Amino acid sequence: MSDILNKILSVKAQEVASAQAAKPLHAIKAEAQAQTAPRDFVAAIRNKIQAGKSAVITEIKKASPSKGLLRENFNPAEIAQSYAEHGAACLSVLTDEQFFQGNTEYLKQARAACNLPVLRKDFMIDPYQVYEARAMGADAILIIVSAFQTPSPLMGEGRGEGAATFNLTAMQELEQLAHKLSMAVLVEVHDGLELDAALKLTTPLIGINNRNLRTFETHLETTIELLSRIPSDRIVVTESGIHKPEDVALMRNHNVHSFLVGEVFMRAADPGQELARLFG
Ligand SMILES: O=P(O)(O)OC[C@@H](O)[C@@H](O)c1c[nH]c2ccccc12
Repeated sequence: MSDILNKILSVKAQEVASAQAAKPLHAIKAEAQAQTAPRDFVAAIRNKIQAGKSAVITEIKKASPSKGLLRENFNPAEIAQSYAEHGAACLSVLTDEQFFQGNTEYLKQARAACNLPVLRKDFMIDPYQVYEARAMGADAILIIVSAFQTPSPLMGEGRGEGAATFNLTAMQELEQLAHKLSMAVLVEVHDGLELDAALKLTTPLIGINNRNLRTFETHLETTIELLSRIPSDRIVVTESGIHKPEDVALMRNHNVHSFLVGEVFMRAADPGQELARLFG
């Protein structure tokens, strides 16, 4: 139970409880419904791909549990503008405070500074957070399948083939609510069992995280290995560990044209210029 993801999830459950105590569900619902219509996250990705380009979801992330502080001079509005100028398809903004030094305000600032659709990057476990996402202006949410693993009574901590099951009903509830609020859903997987569960959702956006959220080890082969199992009507988004033009070429040679990239951009003096350099 001591892996990083489990730690994050237990803190998250407490955060949701206290957020809901401070602002009840009916109040956050009203805020979500008062927002103007979301920007079309899926269309932004499709348009880039149809134009023969890479569709890059550029991330705004101040720190991470594995790497610590990534960027000293952290100005979300400036970063968002720079990404938009240099051809990003969408933004991803971390809102988790405890582990990623994210903030709701960062998402609002970034979104106000450009016209790109914005993903709320957080650990979604409860419908309350979906309303919260829309209330802060988000256009898309992330559903991380491994966060919905139900512990098998037959297994210890590890996970062998066939051992894991996932709370599909809970994932579907979040997806349906996001869609009801006109937001897109990026569903994230790291292995074949998670992929089987993800494919039971209806969203076209399948993220393959090259990083294991339990150990934080990152291997680009994770994407390549799962590709053949994904039907052609879904859009594969390769996530994490993309650092070099060769990494981009590897993915594009395997017909993967959508990317979620954070760290290399955060470490660059000008994140947008780094985007142009990496994908140019
Ligand atoms: O910084 P990187 O290695 O380019 O990765 C970006 C993104 O994929 C990563 O931040 C991420 C992917 N899935 C997540 C889930 C939670 C938090 C973070 C993530």
